[in-house]
Amino acid sequence: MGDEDWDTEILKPHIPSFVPVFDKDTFSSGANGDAFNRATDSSEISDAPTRRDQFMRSGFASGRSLGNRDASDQSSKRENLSTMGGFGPGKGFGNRGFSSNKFEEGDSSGFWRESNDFEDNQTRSRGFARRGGYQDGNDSEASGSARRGGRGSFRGCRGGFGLTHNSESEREDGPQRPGGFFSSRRTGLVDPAGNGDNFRGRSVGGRGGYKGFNEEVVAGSGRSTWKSEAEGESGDFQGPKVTYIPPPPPENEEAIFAHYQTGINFDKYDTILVEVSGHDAPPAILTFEEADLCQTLNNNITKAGYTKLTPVQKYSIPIILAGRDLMACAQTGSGKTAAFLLPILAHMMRDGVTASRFKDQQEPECIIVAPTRELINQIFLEARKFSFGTCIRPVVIYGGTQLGHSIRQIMQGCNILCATPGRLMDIIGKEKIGLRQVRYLVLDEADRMLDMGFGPEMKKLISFPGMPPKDQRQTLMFSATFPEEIQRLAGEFLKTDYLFVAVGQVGGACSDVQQTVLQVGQYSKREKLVEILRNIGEERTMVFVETKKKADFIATFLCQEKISTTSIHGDREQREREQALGDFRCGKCPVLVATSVAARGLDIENVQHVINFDLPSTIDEYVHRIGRTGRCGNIGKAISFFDPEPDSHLAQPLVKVLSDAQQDVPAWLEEIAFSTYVPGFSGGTSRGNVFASVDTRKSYQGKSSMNIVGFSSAQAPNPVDDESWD
Ligand SMILES: Nc1ncnc2c1ncn2[C@@H]1O[C@H](COP(=O)(O)OP(=O)(O)OP(=O)(O)O)[C@@H](O)[C@H]1O
Repeated sequence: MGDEDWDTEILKPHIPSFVPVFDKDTFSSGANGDAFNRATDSSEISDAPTRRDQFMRSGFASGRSLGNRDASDQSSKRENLSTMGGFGPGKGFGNRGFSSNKFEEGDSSGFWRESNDFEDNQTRSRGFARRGGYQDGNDSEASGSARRGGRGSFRGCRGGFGLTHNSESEREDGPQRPGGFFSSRRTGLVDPAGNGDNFRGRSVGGRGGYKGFNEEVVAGSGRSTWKSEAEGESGDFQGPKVTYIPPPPPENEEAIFAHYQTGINFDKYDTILVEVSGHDAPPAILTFEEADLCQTLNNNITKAGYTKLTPVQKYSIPIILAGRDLMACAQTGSGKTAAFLLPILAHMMRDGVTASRFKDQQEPECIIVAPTRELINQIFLEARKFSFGTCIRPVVIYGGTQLGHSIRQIMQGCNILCATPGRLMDIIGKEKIGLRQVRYLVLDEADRMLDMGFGPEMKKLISFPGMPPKDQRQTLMFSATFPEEIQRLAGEFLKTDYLFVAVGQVGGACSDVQQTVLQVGQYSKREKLVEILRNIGEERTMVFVETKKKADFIATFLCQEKISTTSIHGDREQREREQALGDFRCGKCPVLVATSVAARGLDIENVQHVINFDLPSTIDEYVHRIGRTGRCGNIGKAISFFDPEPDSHLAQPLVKVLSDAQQDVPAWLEEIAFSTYVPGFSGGTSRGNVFASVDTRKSYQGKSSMNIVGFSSAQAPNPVDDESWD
């Protein structure tokens, strides 16, 4: 559900929405008579066979015959979770979270009812903001600075979410902030209640917000909302300065090389089909020894616990070592980070790259960009691990931290610069780094880095004075998803003879994740969530929601239900984000409620469950989210709440993702997919987010101009030159 809907749901005089919906249809898997009956509606019957034929031919059906299906039977198979429990009358969060004049006790569904018929957007924003944050009762009193900041973080369970902007869905870090511009700025208003607080938007610290277990809330987020971080932190924007300095990374060897075990399915990677397309691809390697890396790198690989290459590593390492540009697509958690770091480090070692602090301007040989702060930090830690004992110095810089700190880190010597786009452009603009020596440009989560959010920033980067043109640098792109239109955009960054490696189905979900889709109406979601979490117990679980305010709200709600929960989203200060992640990683808070800011790349040990409380708007995002579990051969489980109203556009791609990953497809989901079937659909959503099954160049180039080879990664043959595309 988009943020817009969420606001509407809460704030508009929309009485029917508040009628408790407790019949079985709303939250059972497959029992939704509505969805099923739609297809048997007389008007649908006439064209049903044709459409069904098309649907089946399109490959989206899971293999069962729609005609023979017994919906209730199918649903009961999938529905093994009790619908008992949860909370009844009087336990509605609304009563506690919104007890002042705007909200009243919810109905028996636990949802809240609106008491005012109308309120303009500003008032709405303020209404949330002034309630400020929830602080768990175990926490010490919020700091004075928090209160000074007007964020309203106070002790007790008044709860709720203090975000001041509305109609803004969660976006990730970086330059797409314009989405929050107006909503945030207008909140620089005085509290009508006369308490003297300034109701400030995210950009000036007016976040309010939930305070998780033992989390410290500090004043002055200083995160620029409406400009890029670069602008915000370079002085144009008169918000509070960002003072957060992240803790230094661990120094001791044991911590640097700490890793989790590969799972029982690690060896199954060998059976995955790999396609390499493009001319003259070097042969894959089967072992680390074949990569012929230097001794220090080999030692580090051993200390990291790597004994065997994953498929994406088998193919990418020789390609990068051969100096070729690469676009690589492989399932989540399958080792893409090492696939680019190891060969880059090998080249740098070969070239005798060493860091020097005696320079006015640092000139990194490698720049790695990723869409979120936590992800780039994780990549940095991997780079630090593999470069251990060498003279190569990786540095990480990202928004939400003190700019001076980033500059100091760089000035101590920088060979591999790991950066989020906003901070990178800021530092480049300040001439703290020069781009002349860049030999490797890596876009991790490349489809995200090239989409409308970050694409313009990336274009600026490659056209920045001093940046070597594409034929004088190596450009490497990695992701688990590569929509066709993004592949086309990527051409601008890559040499024309780049190679494309596809491990398994491009855009496919990791097959080690057991996926379950439950049909749950919006008013039943919280109850279902609590029920599932109680069954799960202490196992680490990520709960994804669609908006920042909902993340706060659900985290608060779960804390009230005595489920240790923390949250991460773009409106939390960086310090809080890192603490939340730390608490989740170490198991102190086994539940992390997150927006899509945590959907990509994060590699957290032992995440056994992902719950999509809200489904994302695109199927690619779904694939990334559920990929937080089931990593590196381990098994994971993903449960998604499918609410037919906002999610029907996802039915088709969801059926495809499920069936491609050999998962059960609920009958009701097939039915919805069938009833919303779009002829010619190739696996994406109606919003233009389309799976690519292969390298998209095949659509544009003649058979003879491109080579492709498909094989299982264990065989690893040399690419066959005259293999045709089709
Ligand atoms: N060859 C290997 N042997 C053992 N462990 C490995 C190997 N390669 C990677 N790993 C580990 O697997 C985990 C997942 O790797 P990584 O984060 O690089 O996956 P990814 O493909 O980038 O995932 P995502 O698509 O979610 O970003 C990491 O903990 C990493 O250290």
